[in-house]
Amino acid sequence: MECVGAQNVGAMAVFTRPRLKPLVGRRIMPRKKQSFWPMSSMKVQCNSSSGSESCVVDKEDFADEEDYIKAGGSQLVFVQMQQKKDMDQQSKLFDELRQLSAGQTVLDLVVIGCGPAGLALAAESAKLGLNVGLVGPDLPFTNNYGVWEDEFKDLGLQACIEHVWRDTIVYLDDDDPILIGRAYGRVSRHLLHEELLKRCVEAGVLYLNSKVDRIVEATNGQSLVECEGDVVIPCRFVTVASGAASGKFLQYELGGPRVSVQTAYGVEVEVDNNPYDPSLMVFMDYRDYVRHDAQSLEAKYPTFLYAMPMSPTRVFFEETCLASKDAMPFDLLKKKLMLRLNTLGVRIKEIYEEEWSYIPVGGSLPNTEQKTLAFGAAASMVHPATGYSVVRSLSEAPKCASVLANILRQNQMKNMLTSSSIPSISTQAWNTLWPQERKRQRSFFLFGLALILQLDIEGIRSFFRAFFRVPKWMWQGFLGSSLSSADLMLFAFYMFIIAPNDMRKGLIRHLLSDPTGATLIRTYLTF
Ligand SMILES: CC(C)=CCC/C(C)=C/C=C/C(C)=C/C=C/C(C)=C/C=C/C=C(C)/C=C/C=C(C)/C=C/C=C(\C)CCC=C(C)C
Repeated sequence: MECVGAQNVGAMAVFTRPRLKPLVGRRIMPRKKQSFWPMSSMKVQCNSSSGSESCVVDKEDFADEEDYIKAGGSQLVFVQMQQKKDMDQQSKLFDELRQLSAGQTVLDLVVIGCGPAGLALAAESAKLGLNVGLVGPDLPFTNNYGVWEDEFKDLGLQACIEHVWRDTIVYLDDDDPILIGRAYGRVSRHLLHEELLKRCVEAGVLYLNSKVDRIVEATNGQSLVECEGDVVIPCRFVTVASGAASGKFLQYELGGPRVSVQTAYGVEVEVDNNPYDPSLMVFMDYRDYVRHDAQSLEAKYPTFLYAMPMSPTRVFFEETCLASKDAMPFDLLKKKLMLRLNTLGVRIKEIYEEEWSYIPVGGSLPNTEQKTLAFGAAASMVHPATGYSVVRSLSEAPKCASVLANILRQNQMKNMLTSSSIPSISTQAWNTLWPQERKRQRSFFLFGLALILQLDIEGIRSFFRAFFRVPKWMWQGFLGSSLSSADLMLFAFYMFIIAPNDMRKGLIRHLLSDPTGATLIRTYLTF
C-alpha cells in the first residue's frame, strides 16, 4: 500500500494517508543565502555520525573559498519565524535580520528537527534569551496523539485538545472492565503544531527549511551544522531532536538492551454498530475477538484495540502491539483489526484516514561524552514500557532550555568559548537530561519492558489486572514517568503483593535471571 506523508515525529515513524483533505502546514522558506570569507583561518574537527571519520583541517587545507565556506564560513541564512507571512514579507524580514545580526553570526543553539520536541525546546530556549536556530523540513504533524487531559492542561496546552472523554476504560477479558477514572484527550495535531510554532515565533526563533547533512566540531569550540545546498551554520550548541531516526548524528552507549518495537495500525472510520460508549475512551481492549491457535503468527504478537469514539458513528480504531522484539508486520495488524471489527459486528461505511505507527522502545541511552546534545526520542526519552513521549518532551523542554541558558551564561560562552571548556559543558547538559535518578527510573522501565516481551496474551491480561489495581497515583505516575526511583520500588512491592502466585514467581525469576534485572539492581545500588 502506498504511503503518503511519511514523517518521523518524536519516537514515531508515522505514516498517514489522509482520505479527507489533508491539513496543509504553513510553509516558511529561506529566501537568500549569503556567504562571507572569514577573516581568520579556522581549524575544524570533523566527527561523522558514526564517529569513525575524524580530521583536523585549517584554511590552507581548503581548495578554495567555496570549500572553506562549506566548512563554516557561510553566514546565517535563517529567516525569523513568522506565521502566515507571504514570501515577500519573509524576504524583507530576512533583510532586517541580516542588518540586526551584522557582526553576530554565531547562534547559541541550533535545534535540528521540527517535531513537537524540537519546536518546544527551540521556543523555550529562545524565551530565555538564547539566539536559537531551528533546522528541519517544515512539515505538518502527521500522527494522532492521545494524552491524559490533566497532563496536557498542566502544560498549558488544553486548547490543543480536540476531543475529551470524561473517563477511560480497559477491557482485559469478558468480565469486569476497568474504569480508570481519568479523562483522556485527543490532541489536534494541527492545533498543536500551530501553538508550538506560535511559541517559536513569539520567542524569536530563527528557522531554516533544510535537511542537515552532518555536524562538524570546530576546534574553536563551535559546532558547524552542515545543511543541504552547502549551507553551514556555526553555533555554540547543537541539539538533535529529529526523532528516533537521528542515529546518524549521535552515538549511543554500547552494549545496552536491544531496541524493541511498538507497532500499530489505525483507521478513522464512519461505522454502523459501534459497540463502544462514545463518552469513554478505550485505552486497551485485550479481549480476544480473533480466536487463533497458539502456534499461529497472530498468537506470537498479543495485541489490543485502542479506540477513540469521536461520535456514536465516527471512531478511530487502532490495533496495537505494545512491544515486540521484531516489528509486528503491518498487514498482520490490519488483518487483526478488520477481523476484530467484523466479529464485533462493526460495519465500516467510510474510511477517513489510515495510520501506520512504528515506535522503537527501549535501547541504549545516548553517549553522554559527545558534544552534540539530543532531546525527545533522539535522547531516548520515549517511555520504554508504553511508547509515550510527547508529554515528557514538552514538559522537560523548559528545564532543558534553562540548563542550556545557565551553562552558556555561567561560562560566558558568548565571549570566551574555549575548546577545553566544551566537554565539561556538554557533560553538564547531558547530566541534566539523564541524571543518575532518571537512569535508575529508566532501568526499571526497561526491566518492565523485558517482562512484557515475555508474556503471552493470558500473562498480559493478569499482569495488567494487577497493574491497574495498584493505587491510582502509582500507575498514573508510572505511565507519566513521574515516579521517583524510590516510588518505583514501592510500586514494584505493591505489584508483588497484589499479583497472583504464579506472577510473583515470574517477577522474582525475571529479576534474578534477566540481564535487565541485573542492570536494575546495579543502577539502584549506584549513588
Ligand atoms: C501514533 C500514536 C501516538 C500511537 C499509536 C500507538 C498506540 C495506540 C499506543 C498505545 C499505547 C498504550 C495504550 C500503552 C499502555 C501501556 C501501559 C499501560 C503500560 C504499563 C506497563 C507496566 C509495567 C511495565 C509494569 C512493570 C512492573 C514491574 C516491573 C514490577 C516489578 C515487581 C517486582 C520485581 C517485584 C519485586 C518484589 C519485591 C520488592 C518483594
